Amino acid sequence: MILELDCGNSFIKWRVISAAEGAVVAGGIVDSDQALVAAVSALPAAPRRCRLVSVRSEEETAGLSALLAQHFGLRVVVAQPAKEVAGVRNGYEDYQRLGLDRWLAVLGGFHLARGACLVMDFGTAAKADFVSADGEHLGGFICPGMPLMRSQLRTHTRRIRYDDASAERALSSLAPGRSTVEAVERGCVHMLQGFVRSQLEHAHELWGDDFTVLLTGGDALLVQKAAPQARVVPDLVFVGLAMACPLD
Ligand SMILES: Nc1ncnc2c1ncn2[C@@H]1O[C@H](COP(=O)(O)OP(=O)(O)OP(=O)(O)O)[C@@H](O)[C@H]1O
Ligand SMILES: CC(C)(CO)[C@@H](O)C(=O)NCCC(=O)O
Ligand SMILES: [K+]
Repeated sequence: MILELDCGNSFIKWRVISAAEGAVVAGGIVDSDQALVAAVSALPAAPRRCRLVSVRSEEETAGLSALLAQHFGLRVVVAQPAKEVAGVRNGYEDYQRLGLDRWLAVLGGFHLARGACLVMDFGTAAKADFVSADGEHLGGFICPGMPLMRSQLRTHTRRIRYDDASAERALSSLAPGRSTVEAVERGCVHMLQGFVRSQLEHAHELWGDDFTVLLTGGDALLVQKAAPQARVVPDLVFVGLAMACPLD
């Protein structure tokens, strides 16, 4: 059993796959290292190996690796920046600066698309990355995602306040809002969908109709309507993680 972790800015996505077939046998989302330890402790069998990707600080990532070693005796393989993996060339001027979640989503995306692709990831941040048919990563864009847009509005205004349950209800439609919660939640989704449409336009300018669109991240479904041709691949970062960190 292999434990795989995607340590994002807000959540840790985890899953356990069987070493032989790669079948997913367990998984979840937690909001702290301690919650991860609890989730892994509750598994019927302890994983033997672990690979992870993190966009957190070196200290936080080392702390998590140490915790996994201490509790489960796991030796953790941590995804590292690279100039080239599996036929994809990192497009950043300084390859080490490209977020590893983006890099792995790009690797996974190119692997699945087998050609030019636009990879978009909707988490705490919204990200778009472009890879040409010959594996050249052309770069990408980073914007605030749904959680950040929402919290900026809440933080910097006096009269925008609502709870999570009404936020969820507000997204049953995208019609003009008739309450604050509807106006904000739907407005932010329209921002994300607009982001998606402009990325699609850019991809069309580059490649005509000859490209694949991949969507991932916790909020991918909120923008799906803006990219009807897209493949939604919730585990795209894990696809790239396996490519970047093969375990013998
Ligand atoms: N089951 C879920 N658990 C947690 N968040 C979820 C879930 N389903 C959807 N979401 C939404 O997904 C978003 C977070 O996405 P994700 O987990 O991909 O972000 P992240 O990894 O923390 O951030 P980033 O990828 O930008 O570093 C939040 O807006 C959250 O509301
Ligand atoms: C953009 C985020 C925060 C999204 O998780 C992450 O990919 C990151 O920390 N990137 C480093 C900056 C960059 O990619 O240019
Ligand atoms: K992520």
